[in-house]
Amino acid sequence: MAILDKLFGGGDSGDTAPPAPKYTHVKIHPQVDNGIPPTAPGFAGGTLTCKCSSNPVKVEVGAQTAHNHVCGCTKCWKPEGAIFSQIAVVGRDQVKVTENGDKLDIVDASAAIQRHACRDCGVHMYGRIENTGHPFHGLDFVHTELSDKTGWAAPEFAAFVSSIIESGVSPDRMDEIRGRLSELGLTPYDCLSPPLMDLIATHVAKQNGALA
Ligand SMILES: N[C@@H](CCC(=O)N[C@@H](CSCO)C(=O)NCC(=O)O)C(=O)O
Ligand SMILES: [Zn+2]
Ligand SMILES: [Zn+2]
Repeated sequence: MAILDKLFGGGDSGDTAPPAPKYTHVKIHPQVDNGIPPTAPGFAGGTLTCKCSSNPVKVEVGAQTAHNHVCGCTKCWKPEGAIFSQIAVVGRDQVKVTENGDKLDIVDASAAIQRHACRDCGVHMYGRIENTGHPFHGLDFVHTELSDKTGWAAPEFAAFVSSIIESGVSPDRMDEIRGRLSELGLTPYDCLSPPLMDLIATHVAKQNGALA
């Protein structure tokens, strides 16, 4: 019996409950802290609205997003009090400013991702890559929490986790923060996820001739 237990896991058929989460007190982002809303099949986009109580900027996104993630970098817009942003990509041809676009300014024109932000409330409405040689050229970065619809693509991983220290988070908190991200199923990476890093490296290798 003991040897069988060792070989086959002691009769544990895999239906035991997962361990209780340990880090529920650690807040990441309002869209993930109380459970991640599921992606709706066939979801086809919606309208993003900035936080202004009058004359808000509106941006229509005409398709489901991809590669949604929480991002710890200092450049992505975060809602008040959050230590991560939540950000996804969508084809730039699917992004249209429909109202009050005159309130948009580019946060940093020298950044790879040019973030178009509302000058009154500070919310980033979309980030666009104008460099045609960039691996992600053609994709815009959007914060789908700015829409009141549910069904947007759920976040899949956590990017630039160590970068939260650059915004003032104590390095002593990193274990609990990475612990919470893992509990949520958002594997923490200190850059982008492996598939996205592979995509970037493949693009570079094709540009420099290392790959055909
Ligand atoms: N430690 C830096 C990292 C900033 C960074 O490289 N951010 C990434 C991810 S943003 C969305 O995932 C990036 O691609 N930035 C390009 C840009 O912002 O133009 C920091 O925290 O500032
Ligand atoms: Zn605004
Ligand atoms: Zn970021």
